[in-house]
Amino acid sequence: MLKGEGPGPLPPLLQQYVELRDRYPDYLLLFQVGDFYECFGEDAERLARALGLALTHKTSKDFTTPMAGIPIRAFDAYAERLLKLGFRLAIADQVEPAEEAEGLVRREVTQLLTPGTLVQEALLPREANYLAAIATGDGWGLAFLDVSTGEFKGTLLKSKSALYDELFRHRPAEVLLAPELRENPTFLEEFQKRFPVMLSEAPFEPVGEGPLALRRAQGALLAYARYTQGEAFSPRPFRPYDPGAFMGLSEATLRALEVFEPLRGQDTLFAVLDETRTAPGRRLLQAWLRHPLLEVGPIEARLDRVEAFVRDSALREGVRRLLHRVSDLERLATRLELGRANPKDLAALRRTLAVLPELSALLGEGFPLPELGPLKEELEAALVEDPPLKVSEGGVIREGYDPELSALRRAHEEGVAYFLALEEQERARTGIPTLKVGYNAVFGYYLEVTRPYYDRVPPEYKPLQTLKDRQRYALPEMKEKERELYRLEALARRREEEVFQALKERAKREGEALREAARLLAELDVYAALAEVAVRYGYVRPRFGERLFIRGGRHPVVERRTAFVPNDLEMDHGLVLVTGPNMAGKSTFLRQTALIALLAQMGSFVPAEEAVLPLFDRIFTRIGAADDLAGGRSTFMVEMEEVAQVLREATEKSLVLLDEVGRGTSSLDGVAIATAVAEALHERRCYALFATHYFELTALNLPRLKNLHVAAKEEAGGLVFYHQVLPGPASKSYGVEVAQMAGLPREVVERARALLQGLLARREGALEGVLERLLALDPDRLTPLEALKVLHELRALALGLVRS
Ligand SMILES: Nc1ncnc2c1ncn2[C@@H]1O[C@H](COP(=O)(O)OP(=O)(O)OP(=O)(O)O)[C@@H](O)[C@H]1O
Repeated sequence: MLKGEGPGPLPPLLQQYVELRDRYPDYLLLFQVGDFYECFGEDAERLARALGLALTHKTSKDFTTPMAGIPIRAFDAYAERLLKLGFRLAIADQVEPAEEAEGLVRREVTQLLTPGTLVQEALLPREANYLAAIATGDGWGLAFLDVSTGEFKGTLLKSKSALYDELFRHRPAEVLLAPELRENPTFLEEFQKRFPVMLSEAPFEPVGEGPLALRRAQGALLAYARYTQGEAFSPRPFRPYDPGAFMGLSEATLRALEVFEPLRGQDTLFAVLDETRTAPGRRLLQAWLRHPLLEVGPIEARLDRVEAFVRDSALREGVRRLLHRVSDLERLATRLELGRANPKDLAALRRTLAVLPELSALLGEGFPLPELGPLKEELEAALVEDPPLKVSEGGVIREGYDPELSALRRAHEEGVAYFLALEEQERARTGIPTLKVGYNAVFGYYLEVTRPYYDRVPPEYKPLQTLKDRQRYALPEMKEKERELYRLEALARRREEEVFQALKERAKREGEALREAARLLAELDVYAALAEVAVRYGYVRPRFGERLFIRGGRHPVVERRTAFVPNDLEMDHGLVLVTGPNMAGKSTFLRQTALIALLAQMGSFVPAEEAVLPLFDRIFTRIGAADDLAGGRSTFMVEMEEVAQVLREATEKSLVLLDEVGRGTSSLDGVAIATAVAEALHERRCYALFATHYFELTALNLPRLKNLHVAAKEEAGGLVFYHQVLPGPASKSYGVEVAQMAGLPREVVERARALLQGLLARREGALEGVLERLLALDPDRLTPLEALKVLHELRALALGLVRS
């Protein structure tokens, strides 16, 4: 049914619309009518509301319905907005020229667009664009497909938290949930809070090999991709991967370290590193950041490449300049495989292939790129300099490339020449000096005579049209010539399409080599970018060893916006306690250590004067108040869950950052928890950095514990921060001073200072009481009963001490 009014049946155009629309119930059907994509009825109202468009009405003799549309030339911009707003789009195009149609123009759905299955360059983000599928069974099966590049991979995860971490690393644009998850309201609610992405449906029929949950996820991705891209769609071979083969980075860690997303609108690590010049390079850099390596061999191999570019500035600059001219071969290869490449794509391919030999010449034998010379030459011979977007516009194939096309074009030109000559010829023959040959869409070619010469019109002129002061005529042979011209035009267009099709096939045959070239170009781009960053900001090549040693380490992001004080850190398996006033730079120090480790293991130089690092299997972080208000857990609850995970899963090779654990509860519970956690971490023999305000911790007597503090000094004007990390614990917490600097009212600061002094005095008094009582004892003379009594007494004193 279509919303509308009127007694009559639906007019044929609307019937065709409803038929197509009903085939895609989850999609918004955009229906081509000439230069517009239109919606009718309820969908017109939705479209108008979503985009703020004017709603009009389509009215025929006895039926009227709401109508709204978008101009086709502005399609990309509108489509992007609609996809962001959560629409899936079905595009129904006119599939025959209106002139050739008998009756209603034929229309078909030529494209289905959803956020996770895009291949249209204009609509895609420059990042990888993943569609994900999740199924359960013998674990959590998680598979990813990037339709735009054909990348297809997946893994089986043991826990839901591992699933969330892996999803967060990839940030899919659209997710397919298996029925058992989709129909579980608790899961669904939790999932949508964490990942507010489009959820779509697909059959979860298992395909491929491996665990059932993973096969089902794979099957769903394939089914959905084939539904949206056509049955011919086939991705790259499925690649099972093991997240355990890479450094573990949880969602909390990626967030806390601001790798991809800033916490408070500042820059990210990725933004600092992204000196890539191509989209595939950018995607690869992201993939490396998401998946730092665990083995020294491959890491050193990457570092060697980066170093070569660091050492040779001319090479680096030359390569980066050439990369500017390279287009996104990876996505281009996919569009070729899907048969969706347009003339501009092939021109971009030609330009990119022309760069390859230049790059090879620069790089020498160390970095062999595929040749692809013959394809380049073919494209150069076949394509005009700047082809239009669509073959149907004509003028894509270079003159002289295809003899048949040339012959058709020649014949067409002759036909046109006949009409050009006709004017002269007929003027001479009839003696009408103002006679003209004209053309319009209704009558085609005509001869036009103005009123003063009507009497000279010869009898064989067939009248077509009478205007105020002129008449239009045709000669019988003109109609024949005209039909011939149309025929030649259609033939030439068809031939041009055939030639273009063959050219695409030719390019498609090189698919594998193109993908190989794409992969190498992306790597080259990343190496050159990392080298550029290293040179620009003064990074060094890291080395790997058991003991951690960083001299002059810096925070790569913070140093971009402030004059930064470099700091050293030396540690082994064990616990480093970092104390110091608020704002001194404890968090920054912790984070920079993790960022340096992450950079090193992805194969990058690091912001330091010297760095020797263990190979970490995982970075755990418990930093800052990452309140989970949406998830309904309190700050303290989130904190404790994260700490629990660290204690469960940290190994001797893990780097653990804990920032002020225990803060979210009463100070007594807080100290107790922090102490117990510190002891347990120490026991794990991981590499743990623990920033805290609890001085009690600095007195812990543990063999592998080391105290550091961030220096600050009280001066007349207030507290001065040096941001310098020094050995030993801090002497004082300066909480009240920082509060004062933050602008707390003077009377409140004074009151706090007085209270603090009182508390300290009481604490000292109580301590003295305990000591006195203890020293006065002679344990050898106490009866068991007396001893018990003294114990109770001491405990009461001690309780007073902790509570003060
Ligand atoms: N090494 C450094 N050189 C220069 N500025 C720094 C340095 N370290 C930190 N800062 C600056 O000092 C400010 C406070 O740093 P940070 O948040 O690390 O302090 P903190 O000790 O963890 O504070 P709190 O205990 O309140 O969380 C930051 O804004 C940062 O820009």
